[in-house]
Amino acid sequence: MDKIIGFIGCGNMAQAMIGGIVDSGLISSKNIYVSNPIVEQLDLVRSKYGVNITKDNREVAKVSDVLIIAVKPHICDQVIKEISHDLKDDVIFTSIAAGKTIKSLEESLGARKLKIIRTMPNTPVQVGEGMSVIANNDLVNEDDLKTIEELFGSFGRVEYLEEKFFDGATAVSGSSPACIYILIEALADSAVRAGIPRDKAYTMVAQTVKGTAEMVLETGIHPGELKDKVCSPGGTSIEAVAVLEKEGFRSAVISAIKASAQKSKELSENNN
Ligand SMILES: NC(=O)C1=CN([C@@H]2O[C@H](COP(=O)(O)OP(=O)(O)OC[C@H]3O[C@@H](n4cnc5c(N)ncnc54)[C@H](OP(=O)(O)O)[C@@H]3O)[C@@H](O)[C@H]2O)C=CC1
Ligand SMILES: O=C(O)[C@@H]1CCC=N1
Repeated sequence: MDKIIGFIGCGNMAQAMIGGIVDSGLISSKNIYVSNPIVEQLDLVRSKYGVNITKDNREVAKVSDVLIIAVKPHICDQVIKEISHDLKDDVIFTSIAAGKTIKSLEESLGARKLKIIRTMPNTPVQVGEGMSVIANNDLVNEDDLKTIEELFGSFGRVEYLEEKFFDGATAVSGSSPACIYILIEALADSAVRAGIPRDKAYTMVAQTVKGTAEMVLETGIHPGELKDKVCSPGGTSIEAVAVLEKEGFRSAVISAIKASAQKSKELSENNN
């Protein structure tokens, strides 16, 4: 792709996205620009991926065809005001900030009427297996959507979703990797308890989680039916299922995601 991609903020999520984009080969690292106040993070992405770095957000804003705001939600407004006059007229202005609505981004941009993409990716973008949900304002055209789809598609799957669903999407695909890692840790601890060496435990568990997810994506079979196929009558799996149901596993997951979506809603109310 022959576009300049800029990142404002070089934290966990920007680093994951830069890694995903560069590894995919879609964009040359010399076409990626990143700004951040702390130079250590910048040095890290330059040495790892060969991207252009600067402490000056405005420098990134001036050159970017797609500008990605990757700072914490409460900092967005001040950063947008700082760079708004430097942005190109036809920039695709993209935010990954949780809870930051398109309307509030438009307000922060003031007189600048720009194409806006609101997206919620997740950290697995770093290994090309991300999930990004996307919404846009009316100024975004078909070609822009193709650009965004290609960019975000370079490191995982892309789904367009009406913006009213973003609190749920933020919880389900943005935040839920944290829950899956806890599940992986718990399964690995159980393997260690059963005497399996820890390094082998992580491999066994992670591959099992990956394969299980692939089964859902590739077969399209309902997860309940796939679960039934694992549980031999009177066998080992149904014993595990019975304990999870008794301990309220489903209910705990549903409550966790509800709390996460609620927090996204609160961020919207406080930062917009
Ligand atoms: N982590 C995740 O899984 C996901 C995060 N997001 C969203 O991505 C955004 C970033 O999150 P995350 O990467 O986790 O957070 P981080 O804190 O890791 O990254 C934010 C980065 O922004 C930098 N920063 C702070 N102030 C400025 C400024 N004025 N100008 C430029 N850069 C600045 C920070 O530097 P310093 O450390 O020096 O303050 C830091 O490097 C958030 O809005 C979050 O909602 C979205 C999807 C998933
Ligand atoms: O925890 C957070 O707020 C960010 C947004 C989604 C994932 N991480």
